[in-house]
Amino acid sequence: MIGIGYDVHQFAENRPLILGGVEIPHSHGLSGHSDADVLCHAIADAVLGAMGKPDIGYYFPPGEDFCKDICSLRILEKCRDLLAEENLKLINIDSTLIAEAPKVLPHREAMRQNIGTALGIPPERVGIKATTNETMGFVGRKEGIAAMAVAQVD
Ligand SMILES: Nc1ccn([C@@H]2O[C@H](COP(=O)(O)O)[C@@H](O)[C@H]2O)c(=O)n1
Ligand SMILES: C[C@@]1(CO)OP(=O)(O)OP(=O)(O)OC[C@H]1O
Repeated sequence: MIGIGYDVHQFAENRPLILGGVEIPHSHGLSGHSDADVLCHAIADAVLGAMGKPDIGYYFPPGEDFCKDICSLRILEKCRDLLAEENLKLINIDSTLIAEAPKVLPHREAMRQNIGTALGIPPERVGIKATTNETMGFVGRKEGIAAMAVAQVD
């Protein structure tokens, strides 16, 4: 079974930029009720989708106190628990970050490590790619970052 996930968060001042559980030095972070880790959110929805489960907001409702500033790696750990409950195996995930800035590829290995550990799969099975939006649209105007992901579950 496969699943797809997509998420977007807006840039904000005075917020850390957390992607794949890695704090990346940048002038702006992302706004959100959680730590706004757009990559982990897209991956969580892909894994949940592959399991035929409801989306991230079902398990981590926006606005709930327990979700305030939550580290989104905890969300991936919840996905790992759900996989175990259903006796399902996560084969791999692949993802793309769409961001005009900053460059994220220098942080790829650290992100793969964090995400793999949280999901219980080797980092080699965590695909992370990045692209700019060639200055077009909200990403191109540096208003935010988008992420998309797919997951395969057996
Ligand atoms: N936020 C980003 C965007 C891109 N990269 C890397 O740069 C390459 C070229 O991106 P283009 O959008 O100009 O094609 C891309 O393949 C990534 O390796 C990045 O690290 N961070
Ligand atoms: C995890 C949650 C919890 O509020 O994070 P948010 O920062 O609100 O991010 P979003 O991707 O808009 O929705 C997912 C939410 O469930």
